[in-house]
Amino acid sequence: MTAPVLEVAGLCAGYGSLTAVSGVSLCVAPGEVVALFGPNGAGKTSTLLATVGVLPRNAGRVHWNGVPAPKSLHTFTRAGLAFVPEQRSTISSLSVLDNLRLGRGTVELALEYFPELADHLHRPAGLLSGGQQQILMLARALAGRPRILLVDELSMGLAPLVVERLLGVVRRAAEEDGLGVLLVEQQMRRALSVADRWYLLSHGKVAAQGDAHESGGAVLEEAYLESMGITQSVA
Ligand SMILES: Nc1ncnc2c1ncn2[C@@H]1O[C@H](COP(=O)(O)OP(=O)(O)OP(=O)(O)O)[C@@H](O)[C@H]1O
Repeated sequence: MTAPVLEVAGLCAGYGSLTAVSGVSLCVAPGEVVALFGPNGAGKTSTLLATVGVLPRNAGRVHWNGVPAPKSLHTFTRAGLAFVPEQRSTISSLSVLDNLRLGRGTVELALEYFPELADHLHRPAGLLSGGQQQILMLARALAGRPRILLVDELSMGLAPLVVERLLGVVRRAAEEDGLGVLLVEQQMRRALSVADRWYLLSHGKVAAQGDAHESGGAVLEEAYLESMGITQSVA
């Protein structure tokens, strides 16, 4: 197996006395799309935040290309990380063009990934629809040619076709540029269609993991229901 671009081992993090992430270990290889699933409150967002250095780690380690990852988001981003958080982080008063210019890559490359943004370059980002803003965020992230992309709930509130388009571009970037992707996603079937592997989080721990192409998602669905205390009746 190719050496991982991202390796998280025994990660623990939380908020005051609340433990949200409890010994999570996972890895992502170059060119691999890895999905992180789990019920609400399972610790998915907290795992991403602690991995990128936004949420302090109480224990565990994060390695990047075989060496300890930078501890702050800013330095990690300069080293080759792109993080697209759950909340849309466009600067709404700036134009789409200026939002793209704030990124680490060129506007031209951003438009190669998402040509549809060309029609909106001079509009304030705040006037874009939710889907268009997600496209802008992803375009800006990918244009920086990151080595690893962490994305939190890309599909939140978006039309199915937009979600497919976004996930399709992420898959292409993994295949063509060797980008490693860790994707938090509630839409399991859509995410499985572009993922190579998955992890299931439950109560801050990895409850199961598997190959995205195996068993059409049945193993994941069963583990997911089990993590919520629901057992499927056998017909
Ligand atoms: N800022 C915060 N302060 C205190 N507790 C928090 C904070 N953010 C999250 N938590 C708690 O940490 C736990 C994990 O939350 P987290 O957002 O990581 O879960 P999640 O799997 O991403 O959930 P969802 O799918 O609903 O977004 C939950 O119990 C949540 O209530």
